[in-house]
Amino acid sequence: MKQSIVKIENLSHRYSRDWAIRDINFEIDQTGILGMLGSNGAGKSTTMNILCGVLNQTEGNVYIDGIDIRQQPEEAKKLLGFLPQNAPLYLELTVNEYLTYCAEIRNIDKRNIARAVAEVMEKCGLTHFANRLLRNLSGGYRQRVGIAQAIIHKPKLVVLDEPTNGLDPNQILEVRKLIKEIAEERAVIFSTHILSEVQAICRDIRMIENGRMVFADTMDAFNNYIMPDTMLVFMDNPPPTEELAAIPGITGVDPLNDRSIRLRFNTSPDISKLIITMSVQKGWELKEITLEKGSLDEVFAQLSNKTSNR
Ligand SMILES: Nc1ncnc2c1ncn2[C@@H]1O[C@H](COP(=O)(O)OP(=O)(O)OP(=O)(O)O)[C@@H](O)[C@H]1O
Repeated sequence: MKQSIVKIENLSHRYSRDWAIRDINFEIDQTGILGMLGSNGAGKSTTMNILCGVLNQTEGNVYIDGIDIRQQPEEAKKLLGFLPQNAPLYLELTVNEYLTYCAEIRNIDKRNIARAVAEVMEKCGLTHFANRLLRNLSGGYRQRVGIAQAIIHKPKLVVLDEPTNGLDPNQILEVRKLIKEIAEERAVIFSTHILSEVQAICRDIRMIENGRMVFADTMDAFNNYIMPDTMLVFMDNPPPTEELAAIPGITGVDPLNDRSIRLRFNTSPDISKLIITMSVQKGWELKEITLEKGSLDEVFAQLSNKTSNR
């Protein structure tokens, strides 16, 4: 089996008195996108900054492709590219000048710099803007430049902290497409507090809350986890509660008022189709049916409880 590109063991950090992260463990495959999800202040940036060698951890170990980042920071950093939350762009430089500068500080051989810059501009769709000042680029293109600087030295691991923050919907789609392409040949860690971002492009998910890892699995497993298990129905002529409770798969019936009822179920959400059919057959006059997916806050709360109960 190939060695993991990232291995984090019992990672904990405190800035002063309180722990910002506590006992984080995970490993990452050599390619693909891992989503790091957590609400504001959960501990994502702390974890990323330690992972990228910007911050020294209080406890625990981080290995990049088997290299301990604390023991051999220079070697480990050669293998990774980082786009921090606020990318350090020099707005008075052109795209070409800025990426050339980034190539130099990444110690790319002088003879290869022009080619590396041309290649990365091509990959990130920046060639047309080579001579444009960064200050005159849109937010989406600035973000592309931020991503370009993170991959110019062809690292095995790219860490992107909230890369789609502040972009409009079209720009978000374009940046997502670029990230997917980048992840075909390397590992990408994508940090965000927006669940739908992770659902859109990540194969695996790690969820941090209050400094602790509360979920670590595939995106498919996560989607199953947050599958809805209640629906809200609105009927002009609802049947007696017992009749609804007798439907196979319905595990609870909570009338909210004369016409609104919350139904709990333990089968697939497709049970809503059965309710619609029955309503037509039996004249319940169903007007509205809504599956109630847990909000991210609820999912966090549920997962946190699960973890602390373990
Ligand atoms: N330099 C610092 N000094 C003291 N405490 C800090 C510092 N940076 C972060 N913290 C605290 O550590 C905890 C984790 O913060 P962190 O920035 O890692 O979270 P985050 O998940 O990245 O949130 P956000 O998305 O808002 O950046 C928070 O309680 C935060 O207040």
